[in-house]
Amino acid sequence: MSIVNDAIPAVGPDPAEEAVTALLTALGVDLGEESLADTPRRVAAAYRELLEPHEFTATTFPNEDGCDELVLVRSIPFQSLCCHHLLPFFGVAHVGYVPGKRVLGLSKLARVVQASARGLQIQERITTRIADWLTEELDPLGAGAVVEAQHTCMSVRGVKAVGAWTTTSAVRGVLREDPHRREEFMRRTESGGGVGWR
Ligand SMILES: Nc1nc2c(ncn2[C@@H]2O[C@H](COP(=O)(O)OP(=O)(O)OP(=O)(O)O)[C@@H](O)[C@H]2O)c(=O)[nH]1
Ligand SMILES: [Zn+2]
Repeated sequence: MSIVNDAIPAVGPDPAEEAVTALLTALGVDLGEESLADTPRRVAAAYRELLEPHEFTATTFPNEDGCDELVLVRSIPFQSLCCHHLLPFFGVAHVGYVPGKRVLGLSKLARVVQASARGLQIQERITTRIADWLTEELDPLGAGAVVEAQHTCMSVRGVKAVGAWTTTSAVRGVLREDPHRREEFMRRTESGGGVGWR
């Protein structure tokens, strides 16, 4: 008679944890040290957290007051992982739109930044995703994002350009087509080359 209960899945070793052990061992790290005993579990958990999707619902309201000026949230912090080195990059996003028929709950401008930054990324894709999401969800007159980031793959290794900031932008609708609106958006999102924590 079998004593195995088929309804309860066997809990085996975590493949991600095993892979971290294999990677560190291949790199010559001695995991026998007491302080490293739990490191594979922590590393696997940290990457799971960074790769987990950020789900949210886009709460919108009718634009009852007929607002047709730029709505902008500045300095939204984000963290991401570069798809080339799996090293973090982080910074701030400035996100805005010119409402059409509906306005968006303000916190959702920060949530779309979090959602767009998750996964293995390049900065340009995060920026484009934010502008495209706003355009698709809201059908606004215009939408745009400016992202400023520091890439640790450029600072702690390789070229070691400590303190270098990368700025990317994506604009849609009137923020792209109307030179005055575009200029206003760029001016209001400008932070002077990465001193942008304001
Ligand atoms: N366009 C873009 N490039 C990125 C981003 N993050 C990292 N990179 C770059 O991706 C490139 C990968 O190039 P490779 O030459 O294959 O990598 P590597 O040999 O490690 O290059 P170095 O970093 O120059 O040592 C590097 O130039 C990185 O700086 C990003 O968000 N956008
Ligand atoms: Zn990188």
